Amino acid sequence: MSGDCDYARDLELEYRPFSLSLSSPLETADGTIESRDGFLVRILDATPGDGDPVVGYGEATPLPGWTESRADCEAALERASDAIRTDPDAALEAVEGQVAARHAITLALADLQATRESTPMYRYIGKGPMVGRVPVNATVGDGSPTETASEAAAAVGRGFDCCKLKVGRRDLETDIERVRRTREAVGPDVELRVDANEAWTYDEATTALEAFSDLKVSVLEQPLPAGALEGHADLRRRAGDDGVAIALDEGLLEHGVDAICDAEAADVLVLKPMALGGVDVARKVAAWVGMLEVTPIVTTTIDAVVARTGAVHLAASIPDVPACGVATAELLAEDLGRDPVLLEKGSAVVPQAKGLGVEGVWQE
Ligand SMILES: O=C(O)CCC(=O)C1=CC=C[C@@H](O)[C@@H]1C(=O)O
Ligand SMILES: [Mg+2]
Repeated sequence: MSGDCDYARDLELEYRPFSLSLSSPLETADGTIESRDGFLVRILDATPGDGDPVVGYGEATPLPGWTESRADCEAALERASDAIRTDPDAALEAVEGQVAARHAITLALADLQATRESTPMYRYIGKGPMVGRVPVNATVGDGSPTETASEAAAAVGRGFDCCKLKVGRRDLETDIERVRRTREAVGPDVELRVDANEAWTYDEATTALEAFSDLKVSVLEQPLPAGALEGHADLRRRAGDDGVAIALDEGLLEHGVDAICDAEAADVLVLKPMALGGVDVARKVAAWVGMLEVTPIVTTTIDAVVARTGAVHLAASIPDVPACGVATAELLAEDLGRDPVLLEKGSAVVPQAKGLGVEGVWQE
């Protein structure tokens, strides 16, 4: 992202740690997420003769299994804070391979530059038209069939018309029962998606696929382990053109776009900017897979307000993006500052202020 900008400037990078609890732990087949521990980053541009300093915000929120460790992330940010004094490209080199740290730095640089250009971030990264809203899904963790159905119904009551249910933590019959009870509770018009986080064998996944097809599930995300490219391709063929769409999430990180498209292993790819190394990387992947007729969906890694808002801007830069998993603020008990993204009738209202539109997160 730095290549787009004139950065022969006087830049300073600072970072500080944060820890935010979830309002209740998010139970997935892959483990339980109880809190989000990361780093808030700011880059100040105080080039002499340029008026008031301009600031850009970034966030590095590592997630075990998805990104580098917290310690590696911190070490990378420290290297970047030294390197940026010489040149922003040197700062990017300093975080190479550390996806959460790279996410933070590229986001802060993009926020800075979009702010300088008085452009909302999504128009700065996508160069596209004005977008008012992006559709979003509610995220429903593991729970009993009754809990799952009532949580999904409550989300629909708050305006969501798409719910993604976490599965794969219980036995398959119970998961199918959870989806069946949820379908009964929310009615036929609400979109239901299911995310198994790699939990199933091929036989379990085919049984699930049949049941979910009857229950009008739209998307089955990562049913098999990430390595199982051929298995996912077989599931896609079984589901057929009008059946349940197969989405890869962990599989994208393991294989990359080309291998997935060559194997015809996915209808949908889940883009997590934090795990991919930045909004800029995710935006390139979205443009690329869109041309290959694979649908991109943006989700967060249950991030704080800075990264989450970046994900909303990314979604807004993707034409006709389907519902995205960026409505994850409600999973947090606390945040770094005011949320500039309002949720209204199943959509996120995209901030139209310059840059990210995030303010008040760096209290002195
Ligand atoms: O996509 C969503 O609705 C929210 C994000 C989400 O589900 C996830 C975030 C972080 C880790 C994972 O457990 C999970 C996912 O696999 O998509
Ligand atoms: Mg997933």
